[in-house]
Amino acid sequence: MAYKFKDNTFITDISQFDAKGVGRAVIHRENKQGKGKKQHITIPYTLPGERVQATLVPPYRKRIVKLDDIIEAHPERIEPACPHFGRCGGCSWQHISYEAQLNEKTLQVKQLLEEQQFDSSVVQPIIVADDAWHYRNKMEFTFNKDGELGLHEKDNYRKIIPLETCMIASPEMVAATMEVANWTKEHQLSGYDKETKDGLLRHLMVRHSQATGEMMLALFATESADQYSALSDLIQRIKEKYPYVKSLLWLENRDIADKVQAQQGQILLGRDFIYDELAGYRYRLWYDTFFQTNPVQAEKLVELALEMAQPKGTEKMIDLFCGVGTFSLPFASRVSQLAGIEIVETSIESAKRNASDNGVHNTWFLARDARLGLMEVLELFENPDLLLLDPPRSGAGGKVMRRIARSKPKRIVYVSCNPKTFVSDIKELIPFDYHLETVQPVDLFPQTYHVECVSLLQRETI
Ligand SMILES: C[S@@+](CC[C@H](N)C(=O)[O-])C[C@H]1O[C@@H](n2cnc3c(N)ncnc32)[C@H](O)[C@@H]1O
Repeated sequence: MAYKFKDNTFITDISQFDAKGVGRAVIHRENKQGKGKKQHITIPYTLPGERVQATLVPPYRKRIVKLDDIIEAHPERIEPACPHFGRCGGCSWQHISYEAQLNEKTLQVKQLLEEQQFDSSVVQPIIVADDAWHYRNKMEFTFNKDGELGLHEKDNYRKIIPLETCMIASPEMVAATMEVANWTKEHQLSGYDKETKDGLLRHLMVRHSQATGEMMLALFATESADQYSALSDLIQRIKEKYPYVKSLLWLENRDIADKVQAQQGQILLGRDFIYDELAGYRYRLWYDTFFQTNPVQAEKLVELALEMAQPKGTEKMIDLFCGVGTFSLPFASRVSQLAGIEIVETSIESAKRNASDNGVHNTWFLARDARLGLMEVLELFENPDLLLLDPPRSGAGGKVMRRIARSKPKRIVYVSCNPKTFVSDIKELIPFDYHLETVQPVDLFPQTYHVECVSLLQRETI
């Protein structure tokens, strides 16, 4: 139901979530000629079933809406725990009880499958996170031009909110981050100004392995460390108070692009990597290594994938979009041969090193685009028995999915971080006689709308 409104302020009912977990509504506006016009809008921090007052803010063509008041609240609405909620760009579901977040994620997967005529009864109840807070093992904070360390403001990439806490990072990560923030302030070091391109400090990356306890602190700056005597104070403070920091890095980024990247750097303390563990395997993580950001839950993904694939030790297997080998290594010891394909060369280098560090010798890793890599591996393997794919949010795409289908693996395990692209990808398999056996949602990212799924597809004919 929609209401007529006076000026740009209106009262409306939220009908559903959009794909990013933001409440949707329909309003009626009048154009200059007094003609009624229906408009679809989204209102941040609202839930389906709520009645709210909101205001359209200029520029109106962008349909940006500010929530003024909640007239009828959803029973599962709760007080957000973090002081940065609403301003910080992360954790946009903190106002929803954890129970309701879980229900909503399962529902979202079921609805997307039903929309494409899949049987949604194959969707299992979501696997809950062991800890709905403090789960992230990596955070990237940004310095503002005054040298304050913080997080990007929601919808305003140029504005940095000075950090008080971060409730999805570990307390150790927050403590070490605050130490760096205080050190910067005390030594009056400048932050990088994105407008004038002046200033020293750009980003702080923090990685923390809960399995090994090791932490990395990487400072990204526009100049070399040599001329900054303040660094000896930082090194001393970290040594004394944070013995678990095994890697303190100074990385130079002189590029105009405001990415967390470096052209060169130096080790201030310890080594240039930290150790992490996942599913019984040890990984070396450099500052630029992609690694699952919630390893406790990611371990469950690996267990599920193994359970669904049921390897017997004789299979030829492909791990498509393999990254540093998170799935490849646990699978390799349970199949005959495994080929991993991944586009990022440094990840493939890591995957090779991780395999040899862990005594895994039946893997072959290839740095290629998925489609080309598949062609190469298929020449060698002919038909693989097993294929696992874990593509980025954009999915694998029709061409890759059809190529997979034509290679006829008996079982396909699809690990997905985006149910929308997952559904459109698996639709491609149906004409090739594949059947969707089971879909297991897993909560990897509590307090956000994101949902991960591990699914099994089986070929009906031999
Ligand atoms: C969701 S991650 C999964 C990584 C790995 N399975 C893991 O668990 O660590 C997706 C991976 O796909 C890789 N990727 C993205 N586009 C690709 C492409 N066109 N071809 C091959 N790999 C690609 C990314 O670099 C990334 O490592």
